[in-house]
Amino acid sequence: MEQPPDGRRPRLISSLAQGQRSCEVSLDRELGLLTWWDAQPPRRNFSVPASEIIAVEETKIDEKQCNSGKWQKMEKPHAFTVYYVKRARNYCWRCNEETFWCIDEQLCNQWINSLKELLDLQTSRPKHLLVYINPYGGKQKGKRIYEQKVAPLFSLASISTDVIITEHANHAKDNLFEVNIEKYDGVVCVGGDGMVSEVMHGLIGRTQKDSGIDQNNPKAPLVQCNVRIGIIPAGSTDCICYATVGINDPVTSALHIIVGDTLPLDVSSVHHNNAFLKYYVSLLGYGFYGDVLKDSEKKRWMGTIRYDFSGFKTFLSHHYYEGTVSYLPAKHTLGSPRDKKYCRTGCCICRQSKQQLEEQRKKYGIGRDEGRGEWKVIKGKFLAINAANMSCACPRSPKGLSPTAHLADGSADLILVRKCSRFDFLRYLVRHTNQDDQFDFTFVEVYRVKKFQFTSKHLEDDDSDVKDVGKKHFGQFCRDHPVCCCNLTNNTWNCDGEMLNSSTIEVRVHCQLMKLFARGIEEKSTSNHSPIEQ
Ligand SMILES: Nc1ncnc2c1ncn2[C@@H]1O[C@H](COP(=O)(O)OP(=O)(O)OP(=O)(O)O)[C@@H](O)[C@H]1O
Ligand SMILES: CCCCCCCCCCCCC/C=C/[C@@H](O)[C@H](CO)NC(=O)CCCCC
Ligand SMILES: [Ca+2]
Repeated sequence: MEQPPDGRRPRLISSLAQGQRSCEVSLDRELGLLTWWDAQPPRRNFSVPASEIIAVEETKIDEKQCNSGKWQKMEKPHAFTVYYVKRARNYCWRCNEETFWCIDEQLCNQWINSLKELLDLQTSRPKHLLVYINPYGGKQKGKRIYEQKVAPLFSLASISTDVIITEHANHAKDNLFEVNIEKYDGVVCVGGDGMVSEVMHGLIGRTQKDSGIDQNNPKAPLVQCNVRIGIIPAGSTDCICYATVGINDPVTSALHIIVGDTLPLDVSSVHHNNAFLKYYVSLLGYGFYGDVLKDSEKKRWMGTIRYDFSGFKTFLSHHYYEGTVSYLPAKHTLGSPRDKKYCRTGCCICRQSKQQLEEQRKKYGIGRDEGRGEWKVIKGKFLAINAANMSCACPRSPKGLSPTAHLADGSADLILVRKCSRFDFLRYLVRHTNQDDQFDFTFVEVYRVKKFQFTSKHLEDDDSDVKDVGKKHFGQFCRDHPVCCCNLTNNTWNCDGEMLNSSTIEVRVHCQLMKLFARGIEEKSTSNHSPIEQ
């Protein structure tokens, strides 16, 4: 054992073997770094931080392994295996393993114990999880995905679980109001965005109820929910997972849960006439995305291609909607929707924006801080009104609806697509799938906002409450529209893939209201193949 002169914890260094190859292995307990390198050329050098070690286990060596090469002449070797995160392509993580052999049993135990001690220091890792599986989400493979890909990893990492297979919609949400949540270090949902939404409503709703906060009050200061949510993607879009991890891969998500990653996330609330409707974290869409959802819900039997079918049908229908959008610009954030500052792991725009909001809160007081600023009003005919709380990247659109939207900056990107020709709308949609700028059109506008409202033209005259809010902020508006030819039957918002049937709504972004077991999308340079070969 190497004893550092300055009183730091000693470094464990041993000559071990990896099968037939001799290697040097070092554990720097101060830095929390496991390193090994070949004793002979080519002397490759690998290192894994303790934060990315999944487990360490004693390994039984069978006769066949033992009777080969140099081990033949020696006493029965002892071995331990280290399981750790290996980064593959496209933000994908895998569980890799490396087995180290030694002739001395005591030395082998010393290594196992030292590594286990280091793992015990990883305090943000969950030990006990509550898991909800939607057996009908996506391609209906949730149960199989969990059993075959996730449960073995949780067991390897000594995570215990209580698993509930949902029996109906809202099962998970309702259950979260009843369970003893203190027992768990997090809640995992296996399914798509709809399942994430259910679990989020259960956890946020429960937190507000326990804190005596009335969710129906659109101005209520909501209490942050500290129970982390893990998402095992098994849905049709899996946008929330894809936009927070970089990929919709169950093993990658399971590993982020195991290592105890934490990602705060903005949540927006949707109200109508002082009644709470829903929360959302990815997309709130009216017009095109609302209509796609409404049509696709009738075609769930088609599976995941229902969205392609309904997308095509809705595109052909080319409906537009007339109304008034009013919004409060997000002045607290340093970013803007058309800069190239992408939200990445440890994002400084999210950190600074949150700080700004806290300072405003201290200066003006809770409740008085958020409504400050000048409301803007836009009237028009829109093919789509999209409010993206995050990029909304997903396999269908790898950069998303708003590529530089931030996950935790207390703002959403409000995208207005005005009435245009079918051809132009198609050009706009196609840009969601390639590298071209989808905001570079005369009929597309995008604003980073803290709050917004939408009033459908047909309801402005009748809907007194929202009209009053509007009058208070902007004076009388929208009395003189021309003859409207918009679609009267559809008034559906797509709220994280769930239908909301109220065209007139008020929306407010709550900065970092909830937390995920994720770390955001890593910068490309760090997403190389680990263990890091030096
Ligand atoms: N056992 C169940 N039976 C019927 N519906 C369920 C059940 N469990 C959950 N649900 C509901 O199914 C809906 C859709 O599920 P989910 O989001 O998992 O899949 P998806 O819609 O295919 O994927 P995505 O949301 O990613 O497009 C959710 O709104 C959820 O409330
Ligand atoms: C000819 C090429 C045209 C290509 C157009 C592709 C545009 C794809 C953009 C996809 C954006 C998804 C935004 C995320 C929304 C989720 O909250 C929601 C729930 O899972 N999914 C959908 O509504 C599913 C929405 C699916 C829409 C098709
Ligand atoms: Ca945001």
